[in-house]
Amino acid sequence: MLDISNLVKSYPGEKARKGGSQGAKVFAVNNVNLSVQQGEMFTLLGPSGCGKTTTLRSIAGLERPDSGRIEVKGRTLFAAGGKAKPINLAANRRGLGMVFQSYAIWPHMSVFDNVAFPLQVKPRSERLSKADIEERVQRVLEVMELRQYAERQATKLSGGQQQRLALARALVIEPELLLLDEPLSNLDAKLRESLRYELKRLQRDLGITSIYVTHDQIEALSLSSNIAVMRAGEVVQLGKPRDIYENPNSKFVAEFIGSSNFILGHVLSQSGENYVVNTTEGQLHLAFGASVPAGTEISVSIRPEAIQLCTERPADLQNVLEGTVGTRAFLGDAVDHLVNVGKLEIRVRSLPNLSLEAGTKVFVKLPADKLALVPIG
Ligand SMILES: Nc1ncnc2c1ncn2[C@@H]1O[C@H](COP(=O)(O)OP(=O)(O)OP(=O)(O)O)[C@@H](O)[C@H]1O
Repeated sequence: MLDISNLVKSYPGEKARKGGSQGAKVFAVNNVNLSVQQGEMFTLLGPSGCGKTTTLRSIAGLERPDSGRIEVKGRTLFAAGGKAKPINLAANRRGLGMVFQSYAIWPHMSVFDNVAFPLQVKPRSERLSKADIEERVQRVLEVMELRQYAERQATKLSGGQQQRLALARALVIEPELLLLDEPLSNLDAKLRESLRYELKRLQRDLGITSIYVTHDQIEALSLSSNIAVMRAGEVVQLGKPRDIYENPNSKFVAEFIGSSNFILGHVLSQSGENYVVNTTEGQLHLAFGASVPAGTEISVSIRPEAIQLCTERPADLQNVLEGTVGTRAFLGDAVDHLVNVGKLEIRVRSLPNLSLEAGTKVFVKLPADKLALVPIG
């Protein structure tokens, strides 16, 4: 549905911006390739400054990329040119809906007028009749559960309602693609969670294709059909939320999405998907999809909630490490224990019915199918 190829967007370096000679350019987006299918909720996830917003603004037509190509349903929105004539469709001709972090609703207008406005300013040839506009606006207000507020001034809505209004205004033009830039980040935690579910429901019911920008991993994991993790202008991993969570391809991804334990070692042997890794704390057996040759220095990673914590020595001692509880933290729906194993500190997340005092001798079991191999560094 959306195809982005070799997208590059740079900004002049600091010196050049201050009027000096050209400093090193900042590559906000550095050769990004993405393909989004019809009906997907596709998320760009990454830390501040990784280029998510610049990618989204390039799709929207609010930034002019240096090079690359952007197509929606085979329609070229941007093409840098080369031998052919460059194409750069104006933002208002791209037929895209956009919702930003700041709701950007029109304060002096009623809820109804806010939603009707994008239809009223369409070019004359595409404009709907007054009755059709009325009908379309009411339908969108209904979906966003705002119908009862239609005549109210937009600023007299709560934060969550204002954000729903911003969504209604983006949806009313029935966009081919909906671009969402951190639309929930201004809301408090509770509202954010409820709107997250609402967005998911809406996206599924209406079958809208959306690109969602966020630095919030929970939002990304819970909402997305696919996630592109970005770092320094590049996509470093792309996949389904569960795949990325369970098989991060780098320490950066493992640490950015949730927390992980890392144990240094080198690959002792490999037989198909079965590995034996010699680590600082003894041998670990694991199953891993990608091929890593024997001898490679590597980190074994495991999520805190994938580890089993036992006070009795398990019968099967494969992948069992012995340690002592250092610290515990009650998190409401879970308890974290930091367990000292040799020189390592291993974080284990358990259900709240397991709560062990500091100093307790424990065994940590690392299930072979929950261990992943990630490059060092
Ligand atoms: N107009 C600009 N002029 C110069 N540099 C810019 C400009 N806009 C963005 N950048 C730089 O490009 C890089 C990517 O910025 P971008 O806003 O795309 O990141 P982001 O991942 O969306 O971050 P955030 O989550 O903080 O919004 C950053 O280093 C940023 O400082």
